[in-house]
Amino acid sequence: MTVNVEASLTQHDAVVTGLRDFLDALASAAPDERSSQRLLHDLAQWTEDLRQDAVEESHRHYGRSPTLATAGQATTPWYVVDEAAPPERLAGRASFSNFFLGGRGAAHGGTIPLLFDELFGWLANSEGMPPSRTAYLTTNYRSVVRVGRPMTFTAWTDRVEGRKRFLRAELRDGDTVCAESEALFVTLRAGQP
Ligand SMILES: CCCCC/C=C\C/C=C\C/C=C\C/C=C\CCCC(=O)SCCNC(=O)CCNC(=O)[C@H](O)C(C)(C)COP(=O)(O)OP(=O)(O)OC[C@H]1O[C@@H](n2cnc3c(N)ncnc32)[C@H](O)[C@@H]1OP(=O)(O)O
Repeated sequence: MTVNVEASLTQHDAVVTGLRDFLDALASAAPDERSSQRLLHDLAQWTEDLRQDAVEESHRHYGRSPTLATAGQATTPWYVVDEAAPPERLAGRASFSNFFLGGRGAAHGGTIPLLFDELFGWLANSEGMPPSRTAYLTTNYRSVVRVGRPMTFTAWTDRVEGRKRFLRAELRDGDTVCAESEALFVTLRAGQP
């Protein structure tokens, strides 16, 4: 089995990359009874081990990697930022693997706003900015997002009105706009979770 691990990754980053590859392999396969049993056994053992290592939020590694695409979230569609000018604009590449399949070769509709929320999160919470949260996020599905296709995205700040930051994004397959999104992020007040 080849696991797509880059030399520069920490052990934890490598685990998350391995998990992403695992989920994709699982979603792409039809394991027989014996393989499923073996998998269940191994998973149960690891689940038990990891439960013993549970720590509170601020001490966790998962989803907090500064070096990995998607900040180390294995269940966010893969993306990488090629042009970063936060809080104004981000552009980059994305791809929806088989794990994100809805049906008939198309990515599950819920996974597309997940990608947009992630991109907006980076734009609205870039270094030096006060933390903000999504108040709303709308997605227009213009054309099917095919799993396995190399996609590109652009996300940008449309306007800022006090605590309100209006953001927009596009996801493209070549010249075709597959999805567009518009969101409002609101800066948190002191004491808001
Ligand atoms: C996650 C961020 C935490 C901080 C992270 C910090 C650093 C991290 C660094 C990098 C992170 C990188 C990536 C992160 C990846 C993803 C992040 C995704 C972010 C999320 O995925 S986060 C989860 C989903 N999100 C929620 O869980 C929000 C639940 N919700 C609330 O927490 C409140 O609802 C809140 C705070 C939104 C507002 O509440 P509030 O009481 O502070 O403010 P208020 O209601 O007064 O609204 C003020 C003005 O916004 C207008 N307004 C409000 N809501 C509106 C709506 N829906 N439509 C139209 N207008 C709206 C009002 O009309 C008013 O407008 P006006 O001033 O003009 O009257």
